[in-house]
Amino acid sequence: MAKQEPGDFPAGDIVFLDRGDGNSALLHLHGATLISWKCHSVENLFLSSTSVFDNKKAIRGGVPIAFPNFGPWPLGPQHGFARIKRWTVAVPPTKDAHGDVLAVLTLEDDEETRAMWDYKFKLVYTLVLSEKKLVSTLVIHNTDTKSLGFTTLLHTYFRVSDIDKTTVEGLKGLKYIDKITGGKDVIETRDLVTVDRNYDRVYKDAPQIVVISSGPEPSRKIEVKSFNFPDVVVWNPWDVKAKEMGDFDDEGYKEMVCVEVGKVVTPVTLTAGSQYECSQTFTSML
Ligand SMILES: O=P(O)(O)OC[C@H]1O[C@H](O)[C@H](O)[C@@H](O)[C@@H]1O
Repeated sequence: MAKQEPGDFPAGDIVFLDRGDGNSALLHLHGATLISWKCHSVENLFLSSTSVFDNKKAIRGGVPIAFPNFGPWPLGPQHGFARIKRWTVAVPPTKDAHGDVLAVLTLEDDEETRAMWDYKFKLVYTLVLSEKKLVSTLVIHNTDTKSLGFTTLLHTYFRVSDIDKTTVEGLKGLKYIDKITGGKDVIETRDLVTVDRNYDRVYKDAPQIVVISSGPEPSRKIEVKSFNFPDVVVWNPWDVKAKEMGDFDDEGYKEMVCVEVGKVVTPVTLTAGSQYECSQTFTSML
């Protein structure tokens, strides 16, 4: 079983946002990785049952944060260090008058990050949970006296009932890079993108809204609305790659699709003292 309940972890390792009505979100401080988002008790995120929780390896599933680099990185680990650093709770889960819950986590440079990437920075990750909705906002502050450059992405693993019946809407007409086949940009011609093999595609200049619909029992239809994340990666390892990964369920590829909003094609340059805000909002449409 995937560990997606608060009781699966020491209390000091997690942040639990709970509306008390079946809408909840669970974050692990390792990487500030969101590992569960439930709407009316239905889990919407995929987490591998073989994910390792050793506070070292990246968590396999949920929403790992790629920063300051998406993809292979000559200066450090793939997808950067944010997903494997311990984040700090700046504001613990706090309920407002409507029952909505807010929490804020932060990550700042330290000796280890500066040894890889010699910049001072602060990341502020704010989650606001309401009924059938979760807003995740990442603000990247350059706290250094020099400019810095980065790419970033929220690597969301959506849980689906049946990958064969899953569609991603909103990508038609976009150019994408197919990282599996390489080569030139391809134009997406489908209204509804389906995944039937190892997919690793970077869609460029996507609209702000994409919708993931999964198969029945339970049916899910999740709208992802992004801000300042112009690119969308669609990834599924499929059978062979799933087996090759030690921390991925062999059959898990049938129950997930990664739809990852990011700023990855063109890096951001932040001058000293400036900041970049980006966000994704999940809304359950059912
Ligand atoms: O195994 P990870 O480092 O978590 O990366 C998992 C995947 O992340 C993204 O979707 C990339 O586009 C893929 O190329 C990569 O395989």
